[in-house]
Amino acid sequence: MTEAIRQSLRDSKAARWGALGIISITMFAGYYLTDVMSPLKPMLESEFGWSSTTYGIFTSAYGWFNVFLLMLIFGGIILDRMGARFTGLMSSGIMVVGAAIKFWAISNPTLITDTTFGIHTQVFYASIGFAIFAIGVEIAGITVSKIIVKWFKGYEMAFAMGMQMAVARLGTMLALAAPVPLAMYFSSVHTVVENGQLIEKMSPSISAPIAFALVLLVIGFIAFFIYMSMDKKLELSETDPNAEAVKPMSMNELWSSIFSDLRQIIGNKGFWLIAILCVLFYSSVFPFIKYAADLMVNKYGLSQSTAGMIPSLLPLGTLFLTPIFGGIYDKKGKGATIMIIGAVLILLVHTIFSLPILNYWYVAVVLTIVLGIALSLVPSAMWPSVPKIIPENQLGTAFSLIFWIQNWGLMGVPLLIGYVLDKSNPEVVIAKAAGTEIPLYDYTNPMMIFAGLGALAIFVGFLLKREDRIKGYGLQLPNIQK
Ligand SMILES: N[C@@H](Cc1c[nH]cn1)C(=O)NCC(=O)O
Repeated sequence: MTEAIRQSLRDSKAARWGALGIISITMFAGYYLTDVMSPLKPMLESEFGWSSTTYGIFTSAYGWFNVFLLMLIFGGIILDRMGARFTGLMSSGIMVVGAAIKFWAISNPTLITDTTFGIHTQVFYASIGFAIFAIGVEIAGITVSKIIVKWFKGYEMAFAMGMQMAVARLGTMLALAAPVPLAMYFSSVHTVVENGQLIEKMSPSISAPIAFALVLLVIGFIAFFIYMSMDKKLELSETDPNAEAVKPMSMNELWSSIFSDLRQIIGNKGFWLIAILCVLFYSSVFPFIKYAADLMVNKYGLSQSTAGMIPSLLPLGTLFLTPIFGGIYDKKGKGATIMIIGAVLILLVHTIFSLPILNYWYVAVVLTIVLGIALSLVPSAMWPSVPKIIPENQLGTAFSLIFWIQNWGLMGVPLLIGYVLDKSNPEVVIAKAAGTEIPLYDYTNPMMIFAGLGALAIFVGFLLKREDRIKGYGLQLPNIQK
């Protein structure tokens, strides 16, 4: 069979989009669990007595194992050596285990009164579960990116990445809109003592939205099994029957190839600029999502039950826009410019959020929609740009290093915001301790931190554009090869 007439399974549009559809289910479930606690922040405070700092600790757990135990980097190395089938199955299994631990902690009221390592035992175990889950969802993220490159290189790659992200963002949207109604629907009546009297109180079921996440994650795990058979078929269709079998590596060769990959990647300036832009940009969006519902209650006067609705508009816009911007990048190029425009929008939105004026819900709606545009622009150009800077056989490692750097921000920024929120609002902390009526949080300082991250992202975006001009990565060029 000659090179010219050999057909790969990826040449079939139905096959590559079918594969994408299946792996998107896994990511949808993962993104739902990632943000499911955001709209529940006020409930966690009123039902379990969490503070903003406690919530910040729990949220920062996302990065604990990925950052300190280097789990993400190991994930990338495993992906480049063991392949997408093994790594995808492993990561979706880890997601299920982490979510199960988190569910157990949140649904176990006996944990509320104790402390472990100086923190609330419930928070401790919920955080451990979330940290384990985060290993899975992050490694699944890089696996899916590499799978898309494998199926779509030379085709509509940015559009495909945008479509996968759109489905994942549906998970984020559901996570912002559904938890409070779900928790209220599964409310139950408890007898509690208040002011020396026994009273019956309706308590929302905070664990119900997490149970739902667990079901979704098990479905995602099963979906990955289905993908595995497609991946096998793809490889078979691309295997040259006349090619010699690849000799397995010795342990020494394996380690030296890992270190040589790492050396080449971290010696690449373009890699660093993308990674820094990534941590700055995502730290001003994902940690913001964790506080967005609470911001709506405290700044815009929304009720707890409706507060998640406005933030859920953020991923809604991205569903359509990420594939559209990805399509523009595929056909017209301008990847670096697209990322800079996204960073400018971040700065604009967070600056307006930080102003102690314009506290009208419709202003929050407009700002959230603009933030959604930014969250469409940057990822649609950022992820398809990585294969232009890094060769395919090092992509798993490169994506994992970028996500590892990003995870420092996803871990540190929510913790910082929770701390700054408590420090800037001592009257709230005092009222909670005294059991008196809790005043509203002032979100000015946290929002200025998010705006500052946006400003830095613009600067790094320009540096990346300059580096692209010097090195000729082709970030401003179209992805589709005519
Ligand atoms: N590393 C992930 C982080 C994340 C947060 N929520 C779910 N995943 C990431 O950056 N993914 C790319 C994206 O744009 O969602």
